[in-house]
Amino acid sequence: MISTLHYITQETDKQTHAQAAEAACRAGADWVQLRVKNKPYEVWKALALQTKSICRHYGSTFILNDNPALAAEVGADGVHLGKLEMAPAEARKLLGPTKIIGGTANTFEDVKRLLEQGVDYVGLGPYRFTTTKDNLSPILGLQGYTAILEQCSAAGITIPIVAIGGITAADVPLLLPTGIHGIAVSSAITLAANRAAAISEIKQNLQPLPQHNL
Ligand SMILES: Cc1ncc(COP(=O)(O)OP(=O)(O)O)c(N)n1
Ligand SMILES: Cc1nc(C(=O)O)sc1CCOP(=O)(O)O
Ligand SMILES: [Mg+2]
Repeated sequence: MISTLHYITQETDKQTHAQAAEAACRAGADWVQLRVKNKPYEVWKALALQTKSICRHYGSTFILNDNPALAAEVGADGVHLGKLEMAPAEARKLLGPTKIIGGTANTFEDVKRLLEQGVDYVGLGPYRFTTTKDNLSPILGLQGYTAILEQCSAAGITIPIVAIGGITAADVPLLLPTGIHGIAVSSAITLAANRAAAISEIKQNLQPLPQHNL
């Protein structure tokens, strides 16, 4: 089951990736993606092992960004792959059928390609400008999500799509009606004064709208 809220770790001057993961799990995150950049392999591996044990303690899913071989080595629940990383079909051979594989999309063509490659979910972004990631793809905005999700619906594509990029709780009521499965968030949780309140507000806004009998 793919969570509707993916927490993406972020290092700050106050906390490591693993500490950020622990704080997010304690605050209610049931899915953590460890997103480490520009660290030596041994540091990356140590953070992955720490984050895995934190996720196991809280019963959260542990996804490693970028590195399928390290995901296999540390026993992560899955891996998230962008266009610059190993192709998902290749990662599937390495990780086997039960591990979760996610892929990044910016267009409908990306979504179709990822589907053919056997991913379990798609991260579609960016929604808006964010400083969390360098070299952003073109910003999609609400119009972009609406158009791409409409194309998916017309093509019978039902793979879970999570929106990503500068997303806050206030964006969720606008994004949900486009047909997204959920959202992936880093700053709005990592930098929140109260992470539990931030996660609770996001989860509340992710509840499906009540059906009205007309
Ligand atoms: C859920 C989710 N969606 C998209 C991304 C971005 O992955 P990628 O394009 O490989 O960029 P980096 O995160 O590696 O900088 C993601 N990590 N998670
Ligand atoms: C990791 C990532 N990928 C993106 C994409 O568009 O593919 S945007 C992004 C950053 C998400 O962090 P924040 O919630 O702080 O903006
Ligand atoms: Mg990547």
